[in-house]
Amino acid sequence: MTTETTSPPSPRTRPPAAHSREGRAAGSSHPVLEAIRGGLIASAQAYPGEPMRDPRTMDQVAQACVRGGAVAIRAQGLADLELINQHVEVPVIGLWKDGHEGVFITPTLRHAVAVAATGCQIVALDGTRRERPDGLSLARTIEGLREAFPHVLVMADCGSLEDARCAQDAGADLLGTTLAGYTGERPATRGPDLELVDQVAAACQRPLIVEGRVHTPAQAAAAMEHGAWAVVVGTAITHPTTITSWFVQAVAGV
Ligand SMILES: CC(=O)N[C@H](C=O)[C@@H](O)[C@H](O)[C@H](O)COP(=O)(O)O
Repeated sequence: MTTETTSPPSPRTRPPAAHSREGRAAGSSHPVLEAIRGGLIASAQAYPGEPMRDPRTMDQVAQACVRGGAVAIRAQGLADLELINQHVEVPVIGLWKDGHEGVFITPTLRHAVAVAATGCQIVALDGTRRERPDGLSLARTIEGLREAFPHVLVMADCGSLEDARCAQDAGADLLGTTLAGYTGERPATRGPDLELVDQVAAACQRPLIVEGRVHTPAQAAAAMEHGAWAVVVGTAITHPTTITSWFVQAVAGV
């Protein structure tokens, strides 16, 4: 029998920030990796021109997600990250989207350093094999970020198995399926790209974050069964415009 409770789950303790003096441990023993293992990460992002595109709003959304049990928050933009890092006790995966085509997720070393400076424990960046706007390789970008912030972890947002392999070789700490279906190498599957999840889980040795089109709890559970270290859900938790449209279409279809 299940009992309902009105008290929210208690947030997990926030591990050391990227720029803290606490050391960067190897592999899965890293406290940040352990903190997110087996958990749900909520991505709180609003897009340019949208009503919720306000750092205070995204900060509130992030805090609400932590109350619901999110083990980490993924968020974008320096202003949002500054606020969220002040107010949540879980790790923050930070990124800076610049543009919306090609390489736009934390596209350069400059962007990555700025994201880390907001206090994020994990910096997410484009982890594809495409040329980066500053001409640096992914390996050099990760190296440069670590020169500035030795303890930051790097999540490589990948679009294919070959991206994931190369990102691992380049030094990424976590591999994400974030860009599967967005780079032309993989089809945009209806739910998460579980075939890619299987491939990366079998071929790579870094924690695999399943992200992208996880729209239902069942899909999140499937991602875990296929080998995810953690699952990121964005739209289905934090984007009311899209969620509303799903219901509108369902009602209209009756
Ligand atoms: C491709 C791209 O730009 N993805 C972005 C990455 O940060 C976000 O727009 C997504 O919302 C996020 O990946 C979560 O995915 P979903 O919203 O599908 O749960």
